[in-house]
Amino acid sequence: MQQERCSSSDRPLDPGGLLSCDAERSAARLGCAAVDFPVAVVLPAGGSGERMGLPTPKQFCTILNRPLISYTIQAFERLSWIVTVVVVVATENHDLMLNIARKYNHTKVKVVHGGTTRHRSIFNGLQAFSNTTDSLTPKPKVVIIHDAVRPFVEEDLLLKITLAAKEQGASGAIRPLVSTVIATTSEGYLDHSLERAKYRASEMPQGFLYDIIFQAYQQCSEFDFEFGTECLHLALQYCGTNAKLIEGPPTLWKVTYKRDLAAAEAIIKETLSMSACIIAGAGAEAVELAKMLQKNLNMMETDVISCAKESNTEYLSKTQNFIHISMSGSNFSGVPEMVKRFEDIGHTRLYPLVVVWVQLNMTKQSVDSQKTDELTAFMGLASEVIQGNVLLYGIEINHSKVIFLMSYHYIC
Ligand SMILES: Nc1ccn([C@@H]2O[C@H](COP(=O)(O)OP(=O)(O)OP(=O)(O)O)[C@@H](O)[C@H]2O)c(=O)n1
Ligand SMILES: O=P(O)(O)OC[C@@H](O)[C@@H](O)[C@@H](O)CO
Repeated sequence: MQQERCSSSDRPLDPGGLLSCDAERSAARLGCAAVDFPVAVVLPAGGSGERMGLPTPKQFCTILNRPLISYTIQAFERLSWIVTVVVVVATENHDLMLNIARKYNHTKVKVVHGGTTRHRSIFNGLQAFSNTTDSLTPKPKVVIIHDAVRPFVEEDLLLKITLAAKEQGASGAIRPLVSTVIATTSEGYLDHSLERAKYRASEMPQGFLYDIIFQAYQQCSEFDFEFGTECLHLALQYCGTNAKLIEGPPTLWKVTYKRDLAAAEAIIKETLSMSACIIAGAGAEAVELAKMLQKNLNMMETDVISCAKESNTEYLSKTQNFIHISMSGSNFSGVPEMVKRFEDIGHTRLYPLVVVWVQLNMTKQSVDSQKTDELTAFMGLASEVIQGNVLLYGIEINHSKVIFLMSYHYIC
């Protein structure tokens, strides 16, 4: 069956590589072709998140039951041209980070211990690559440094930052200033204000030839380590390397305050709800309903695929929402098979999956007792799959009415 999908140009951000859309696919193709040298990542995650004001350091605060840092790691791990992700955490969070890496299958992650400041943590991360015989942390040509609390980073920007770092020695993402920057007197009065148009906010990701940034950190002063906040400055100050600046999207911001966590959750939820995969079972009516549904779900990016196993697997990792349309008489046996395929690709570890099972009943109404048996079986199935983070809903459409089969978690 011809795959049909809506335009993905107006798609919201794609945190952690949730969905692969056309733009992401072209970047992926470009990435694999353009990045023919080893690239690694250092994620400083050793802070305590004081400004967040929560007992848990913000990088470990959860969004949809998943730690914020896991979204950031996923945004890098999903890229085939990134070899290693070194996560720098406080010593007391070492085991927590290892557990997160295991639970969410972050296989490229290596955990090292941070320092008392961000620069010290970053330097510790960089040292994980120097003179190592460890196959997981081979020395990279380019290293990307990215705050672990910036979960929204897209492949095309990472590609630009990486290629610019390879060519120029250093590169960094920037954003226009929202507020004007002013200098104050020691008495707390205005000294002068900066011409906002001439300045930009320095964000992340930043990219460096590994040797350049490593040498810069080796020459750092204690003042730099204690009070510095800008890696690009170190490359310029100590290696004379002037970073190429690349403007990034508005979603590059760093999660710092509670409001940022709420905003991050809203973006992730929006992304999760913006796509669906409609699986049409056998039968002309099922295909017809699938196509009609796709036309009416116009705010989402939808794919209509046939029930053939090979095509489902290809699409299963693309989205979180599935609408399965089957003809009357076919019981729910397809649900466990579908959930098994989710598990096989490690899909349900990351986000709740929604499966709407639509049963087209073109035959006469089945007898009540049969209906009750079907409903009981469905509820049993729903209570089973919810253990694997799959939310199962059932809808039966027969020639006279639509029946919504309650789902397990509706009842609980
Ligand atoms: N000693 C430190 C301090 C910060 N970071 C990391 O650097 C990134 C950006 O720093 P920031 O937003 O300041 O994080 P915190 O220092 O945790 O926040 P706060 O200043 O509010 O305590 C974060 O991922 C943070 O975990 C780090 O690796 N080591
Ligand atoms: O200063 P903080 O530790 O809050 O955050 C670090 C940021 O300053 C840093 O990520 C960017 O400015 C880019 O260097």
